[in-house]
Amino acid sequence: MDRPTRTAPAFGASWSSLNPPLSSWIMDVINKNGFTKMTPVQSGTIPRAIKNQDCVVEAVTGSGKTLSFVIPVLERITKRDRKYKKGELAAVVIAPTRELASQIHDVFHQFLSSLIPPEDPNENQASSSSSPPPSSSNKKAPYPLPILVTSGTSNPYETFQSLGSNILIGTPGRLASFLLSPRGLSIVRVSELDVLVLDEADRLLSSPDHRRDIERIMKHLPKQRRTHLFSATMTDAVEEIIGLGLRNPVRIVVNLKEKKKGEDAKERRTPTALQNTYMICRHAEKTLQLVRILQAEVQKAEAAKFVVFFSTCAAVDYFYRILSRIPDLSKYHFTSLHGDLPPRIRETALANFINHPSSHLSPAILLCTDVAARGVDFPDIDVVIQYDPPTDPKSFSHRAGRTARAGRRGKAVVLLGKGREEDYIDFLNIRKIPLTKQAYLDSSLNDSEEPTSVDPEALKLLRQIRKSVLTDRELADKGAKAFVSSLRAYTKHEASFIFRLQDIDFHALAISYGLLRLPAMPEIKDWKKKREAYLKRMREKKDEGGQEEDAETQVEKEMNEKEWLDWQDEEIDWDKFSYASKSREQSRILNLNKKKEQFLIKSNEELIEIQAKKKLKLQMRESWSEQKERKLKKEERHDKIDKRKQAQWELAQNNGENLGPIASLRAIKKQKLNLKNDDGDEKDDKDEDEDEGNDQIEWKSLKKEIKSEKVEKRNLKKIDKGGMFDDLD
Ligand SMILES: Nc1ncnc2c1ncn2[C@@H]1O[C@H](COP(=O)(O)OP(=O)(O)OP(=O)(O)O)[C@@H](O)[C@H]1O
Repeated sequence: MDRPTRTAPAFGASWSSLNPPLSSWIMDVINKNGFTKMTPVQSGTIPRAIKNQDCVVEAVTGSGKTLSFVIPVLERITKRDRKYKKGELAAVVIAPTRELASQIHDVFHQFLSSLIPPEDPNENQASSSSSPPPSSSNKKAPYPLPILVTSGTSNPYETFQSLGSNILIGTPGRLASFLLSPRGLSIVRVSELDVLVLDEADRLLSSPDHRRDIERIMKHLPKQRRTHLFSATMTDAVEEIIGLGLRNPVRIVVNLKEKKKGEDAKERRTPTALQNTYMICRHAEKTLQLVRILQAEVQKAEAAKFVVFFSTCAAVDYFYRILSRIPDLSKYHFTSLHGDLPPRIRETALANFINHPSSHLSPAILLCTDVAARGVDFPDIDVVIQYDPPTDPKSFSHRAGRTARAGRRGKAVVLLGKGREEDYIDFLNIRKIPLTKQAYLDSSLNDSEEPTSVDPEALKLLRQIRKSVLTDRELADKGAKAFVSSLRAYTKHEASFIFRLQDIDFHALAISYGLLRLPAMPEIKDWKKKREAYLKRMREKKDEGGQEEDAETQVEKEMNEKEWLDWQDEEIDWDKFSYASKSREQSRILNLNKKKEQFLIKSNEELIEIQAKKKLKLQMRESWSEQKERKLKKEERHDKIDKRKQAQWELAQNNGENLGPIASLRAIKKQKLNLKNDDGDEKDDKDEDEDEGNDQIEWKSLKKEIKSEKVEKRNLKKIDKGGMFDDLD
């Protein structure tokens, strides 16, 4: 692969073909960026969104969707007859992550700041904010800059007031609190709002928390507005769109067709400039292959920038520390990005990675979770590697789409475990995401056949990683946490018939993680027992004699297929294995001594009792599968109760009776609705239809509302436990 260049992107019409033409100050910024033509999604969306049409837009990653809504928003609000006053909201843009929101904010900022005249101490800027936006020939009056509201935004109300912003960009939770808190309600005027944009709409709507926040925001905003939804994977969310307050939306789908010699043209959901590949290897060889891909791409294709996706924050954190210590990767510059990092650090990490002057002599690698999967416009990414396939298959094309943007070429590789995981290739193909094979890389970084038994270099790498881990006990803790969290994520795969925990060889995976010992998990214990039983059966079969040789080969074959490797815990004295951090080590020693003292002063009977209690506790620990079964049964029970309650409620409705909190909540809602209508809130035919539909689904939404409040309360309690999974907001 050559270094990506801007090759033959599928560009649409020229900007000057737009009728009415864009404002000259907007064209100035477009020209400054060197965007000579519109992309197809831009030529399809901009003219419609500027007029009075709601748009639902689906186009592949990196096709220029951001400008497809930024330009219409700016055109509409700056060309309006009555100019927006300071602090009067004109447009709200919602995005699922703070990284994406911040990027959209930067684009708006770039346009609007182009209007700010150079510093002139004699000018009175305060009086100019409500003046009409200037043309490029008269850049005297700046139009208020947009404001970003996400986690980590400090003093948003003060910034909002001082800037006098008309455009608000943020993540759903923060925007909802910003707009709906008593202070927000008194400061931010929304009655004149013109446009609402949901970027990565399918992601926003598939998360119950985000959806709830968005619905709250939508209810607060005036109905007479334009609403636009954007995503690269919109089809999956079509049903979600219904009832969201869009008015006769126009659906804009930018299709890509790929035609191979002798075949009919096929539709695909990923950019044509993307070389989308998979690599099959054993779980024990995953890290080895990751290291080799990083080396091979630099060596063969002079690749300089990589993004590597893992399924959990803990895995990113661990591999960030481990990979940077592997001698073969000493010239690589690593950055980590995940939702457990504080907002400021996330911001700096992203900026550092983007601005890193990478070359094939000093390549830059971003290790991240799905926090960077959607929308983030990394410039010049050569290769995307998915160490773990995403738990949500919709994320796959978004992750791969961090490369091959705006017509540049790029490559993506997903690592798939030998065996059942290979079914993922067909699974994606059906979803119009075709993958081609990337061969296994041998020790000389050449393409080769997959080895018939585990690559011996995997064990060499295990020893190398262990050597690093032995320098600091904290690395061993992080490794165990990463391993456990990744296994838990594995059980959360939506394609659960492909990604099954029972197919994983824990020893093999532990080799890839460079663990010193296997963590104490009920799942691993069960697995070990089953493994022992299986081995025993195989040995017995072998001992039954007759065709001893055949039986032996059979055992070996099966062992090989199952990747059952000899695993040995690292032989170390765990009491003496220390933390590099002095304070941590001190407290560990303190705790250790305390435990030893307690142990010494206890009588024999007491010790026996303690051990018995411990044993009982261990026996009571459930595996995830048992927990899952219990949860399913509970859900079934709740469903039954719900159905009964719904039937009672419907009966009471018919009889005009009152029925507890749900019925009262419904009455309050109805009352609010009537009050609004009495205020002269005009409703068109479509709204009437929606109300009728809403009546039917009201039972469900009331129930959901009550449930989500309960869940929220429960989550608040859980928050301080520090989740291993990503907090995307
Ligand atoms: N008309 C254009 N000509 C050339 N480059 C463009 C044009 N419009 C946008 N770009 C560039 O293309 C890149 C991708 O744009 P953008 O981030 O809007 O893609 P997207 O479709 O939103 O992708 P994703 O689905 O991943 O969010 C950006 O770097 C942007 O500056």
